[in-house]
Amino acid sequence: MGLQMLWLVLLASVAAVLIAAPGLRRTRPNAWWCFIGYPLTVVRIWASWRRLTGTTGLAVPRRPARALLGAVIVKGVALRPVPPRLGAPRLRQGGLEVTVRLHPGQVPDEFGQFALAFAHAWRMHAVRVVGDGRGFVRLVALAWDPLAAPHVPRGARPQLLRAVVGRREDGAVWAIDLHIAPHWLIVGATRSGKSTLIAALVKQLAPQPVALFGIDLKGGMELSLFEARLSALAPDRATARRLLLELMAEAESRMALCRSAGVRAVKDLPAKLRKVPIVIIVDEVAELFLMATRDDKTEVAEIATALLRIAQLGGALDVHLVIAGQRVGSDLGAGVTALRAQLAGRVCHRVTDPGTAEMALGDLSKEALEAAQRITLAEQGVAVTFGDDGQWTRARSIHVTPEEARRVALKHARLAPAWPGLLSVPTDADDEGVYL
Ligand SMILES: Nc1ncnc2c1ncn2[C@@H]1O[C@H](COP(=O)(O)OP(=O)(O)OP(=O)(O)O)[C@@H](O)[C@H]1O
Repeated sequence: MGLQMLWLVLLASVAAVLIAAPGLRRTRPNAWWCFIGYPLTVVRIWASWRRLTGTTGLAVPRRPARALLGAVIVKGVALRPVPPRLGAPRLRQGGLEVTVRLHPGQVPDEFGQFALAFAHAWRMHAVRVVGDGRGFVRLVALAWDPLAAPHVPRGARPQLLRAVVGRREDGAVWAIDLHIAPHWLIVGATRSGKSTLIAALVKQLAPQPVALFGIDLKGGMELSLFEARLSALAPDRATARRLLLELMAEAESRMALCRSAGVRAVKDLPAKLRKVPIVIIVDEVAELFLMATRDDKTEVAEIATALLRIAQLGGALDVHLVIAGQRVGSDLGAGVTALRAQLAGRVCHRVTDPGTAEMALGDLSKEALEAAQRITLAEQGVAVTFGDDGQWTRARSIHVTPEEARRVALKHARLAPAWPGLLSVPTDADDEGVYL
């Protein structure tokens, strides 16, 4: 009787879990994955491994395909080929990973071509093959599309000049790290998600001791959301020219300071001489380079020189550029191509003009360029970018609304260092916020 009761309770629990599972998956996907999805997938992986590696040819026969039988050579397909040894699947947020030991003669690429077969067999959204140790591959399986609704993980420790702006396709966070790539180029057609990405970037930089400058030649429409946190905002080309010349002078004075202190970078200066990092955000770069009259030509030349000089000097001097535009082609002039070469960080959203995608990714990876050209109209915020490992990946920024951007900027307005130049200076900057 006791045993029967136990069976009944067990069956009732299994039935309850099966009934509740779809609802739990919708409302609490992480909990569903931990308690239901992950154990089921582990069973599926173990149950399917032998067959899966057999049909894909990844299992290798222990015996050679020919053998000597008396005086006769016998050829054939060995029975029961041995699958590569599978480690224990480890739980990750929204997925799992498992290490596989390669048979002698196997390389990670052989597994890479069957990533889709693994994903189907295990009912996963995607499986990625990472060959990060000699003799092993790591299979990283994702339970759902991490780009569907990316968010910044709670409790992530903030680091100076590093902004977690979204998620990558492999489930890892997408970070714009100005220490690793000091300058960034962000391109994309209209409504592709550039401003949202900039908003995510500013949201992360706003609480940091960083001076933010905006150049927004759409009349300040986009960057004015953050005006409270900006040390200066240039809404037209004449003001942008003045600001860039001042910031170029600042970069040059930092260079002189480093030289006199005998160091190679601002970060190596003694604490009392150290300078606040500067991030200059340019929205719609094409407007800076357009020429209609002869006077424009001089202004454009000065702007192009200042941007290039800042880009060349800036990394070690903690003066960073984040340049965004819908159309960034070589037709804008030689200055743009020279500038592109200095912008190591690249982000390419959906583009309508092949020249712009080519400008952003063409010099780095043909596959990345093709992936960017496949981004559809519906995939707002999705972009192709490069990780710290130099590999390209698809990624999507978090969705920061204009109201949220304005709120964050106001909250951290006192951190905007006063800019002593010609441009608008936030009125409520107090001593605590002045770093320059
Ligand atoms: N990461 C995202 N997640 C969800 N929706 C997004 C995301 N990024 C952008 N969008 C949607 O796409 C719309 C357009 O985005 P955004 O204004 O950033 O594009 P844009 O490239 O800056 O356009 P424009 O060049 O015309 O200013 C936004 O209003 C938002 O609804």
